[in-house]
Amino acid sequence: MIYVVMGVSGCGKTTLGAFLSHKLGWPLHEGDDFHPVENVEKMSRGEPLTDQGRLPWLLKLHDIIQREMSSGRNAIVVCSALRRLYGQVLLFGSKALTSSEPGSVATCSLPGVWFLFLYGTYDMIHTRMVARRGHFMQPDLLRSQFEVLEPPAPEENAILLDIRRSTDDICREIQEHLRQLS
Ligand SMILES: Nc1ncnc2c1ncn2[C@@H]1O[C@H](COP(=O)(O)OP(=O)(O)O)[C@@H](O)[C@H]1O
Ligand SMILES: O=C(O)[C@H](O)[C@@H](O)[C@H](O)[C@H](O)COP(=O)(O)O
Repeated sequence: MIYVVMGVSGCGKTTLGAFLSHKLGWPLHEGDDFHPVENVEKMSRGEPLTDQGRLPWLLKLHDIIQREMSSGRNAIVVCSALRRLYGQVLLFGSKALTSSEPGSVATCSLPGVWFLFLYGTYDMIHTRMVARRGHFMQPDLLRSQFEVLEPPAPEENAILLDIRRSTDDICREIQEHLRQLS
């Protein structure tokens, strides 16, 4: 089983990913650690990434998911996966790019991979980003993150999680999800 923790910058992906990894004893792959240096520099300057800039990063994370799945391991992957297409690249790699018509992304899910979508309002997330220290991501970029975001629907193997709840509470819901699957 792979859980992909997703949502806009500042929604709590890293926090929940680390917490879940500790609770479940599953390895954590933090998306921020796999950005090419140019991407980090760009975001630090307050410039949003483009599809082109995100693609190599998403393909790296796809390789990790593939590797974990083929070795039969459980894992947690943290990745904003803002657009439907990005989620498809995480699941299917470059095949997702050739199989979709521009502007219309057919979504397919992959058994064993679940998206944990953290959602909340712009104001709540912006406040948390401003309070967060030592992170390269500029709070001003949050507007563009919301513009790009395509929230997943539950039928896309997504669990929708309200970030007004505590991390502990959100984690309990995921553990309940795991229990129901087994
Ligand atoms: N459930 C929560 N309740 C309150 N604050 C939270 C919660 N989850 C995360 N935070 C705080 O919000 C900020 C952004 O969280 P972070 O995990 O860095 O988000 P992301 O990885 O999505 O950018 C951090 O300062 C973190 O401590
Ligand atoms: O534009 C994107 O696709 C995302 O912003 C992605 O690049 C990631 O979310 C950043 O690394 C910011 O880091 P946080 O999400 O941890 O704030």
